[in-house]
Amino acid sequence: MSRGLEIIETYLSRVSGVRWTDVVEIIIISFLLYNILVWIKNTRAWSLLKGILVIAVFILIAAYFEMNTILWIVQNVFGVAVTAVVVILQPELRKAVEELGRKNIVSSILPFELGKNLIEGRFSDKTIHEIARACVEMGKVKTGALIVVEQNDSLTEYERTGIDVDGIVTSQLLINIFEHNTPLHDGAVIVRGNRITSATCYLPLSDNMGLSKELGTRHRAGVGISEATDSLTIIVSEETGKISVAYNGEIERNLSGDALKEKLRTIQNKPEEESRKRILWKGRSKGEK
Ligand SMILES: Nc1ncnc2c1ncn2[C@@H]1O[C@H](COP(=O)(O)OP(=O)(O)OP(=O)(O)O)[C@@H](O)[C@H]1O
Repeated sequence: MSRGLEIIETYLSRVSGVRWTDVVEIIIISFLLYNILVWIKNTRAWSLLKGILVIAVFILIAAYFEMNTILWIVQNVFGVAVTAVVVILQPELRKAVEELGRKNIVSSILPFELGKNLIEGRFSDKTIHEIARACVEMGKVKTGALIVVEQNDSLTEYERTGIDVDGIVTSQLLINIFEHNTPLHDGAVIVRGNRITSATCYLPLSDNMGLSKELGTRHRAGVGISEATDSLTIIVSEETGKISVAYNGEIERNLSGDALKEKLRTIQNKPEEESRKRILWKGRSKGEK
């Protein structure tokens, strides 16, 4: 191993004087920078960053035209401004640090955990079963429901409009949330993986003129979020009890429980039987060691 590193280092230093630790450093910094940018994009920091860029352009113009009073003010305000940014973003920063603490980075790197995730796909069969069961039950008694299932596009900005739930998806929990005249029944529930992350979320309404006039705001909100993101949304009508699914800006109406399960399976991203076996085998042989 060390011989290999020596060879790489000699080669790199011969080429440009770069050590292998410099390469590792670049990789670490790129990783951190990427994660910070993703965090900025998913939080209020994004609008703040755009605001800061506008101010920066204004300061550059002031510097170019030597507007000394403005530059003097900027110089004196800079320290306060940094503190103000930290104060403004305090909830987001706190959440980010808490998430870092909650995430088991080591276990996500371990092949066993990776295998578990791949076997289950984006969410488990149990989650599919629970969602379908809840929707069928709610349909029978005409309880309106709006459930958004996250895929690759983050739903964090919509989550923020609701109330944190963070509970495992079960039909009982879903039915309870959408029960009439309860504090969480209004708005949408967001599902990430096997967990309900939040309830009472506000979704963007679709302005698609082609949607049937008999569809109200619940259905329009379901279609709206499917236009804005790659999520799949399930809508149970309070009027008719019928189940609909919105995906890719289109709505499919009057689905049975089985048809709904099939729709959810298409976004589950479960590996083929062959790779399943390979993962299971890998996990077992690791355990046997
Ligand atoms: N933008 C939105 N984001 C999330 N939920 C919404 C939004 N707009 C409406 N809703 C939900 O839809 C409910 C109103 O549904 P409305 O009767 O207007 O729709 P609908 O499509 O006719 O559905 P239903 O067939 O159930 O009556 C609200 O009480 C609220 O829970």
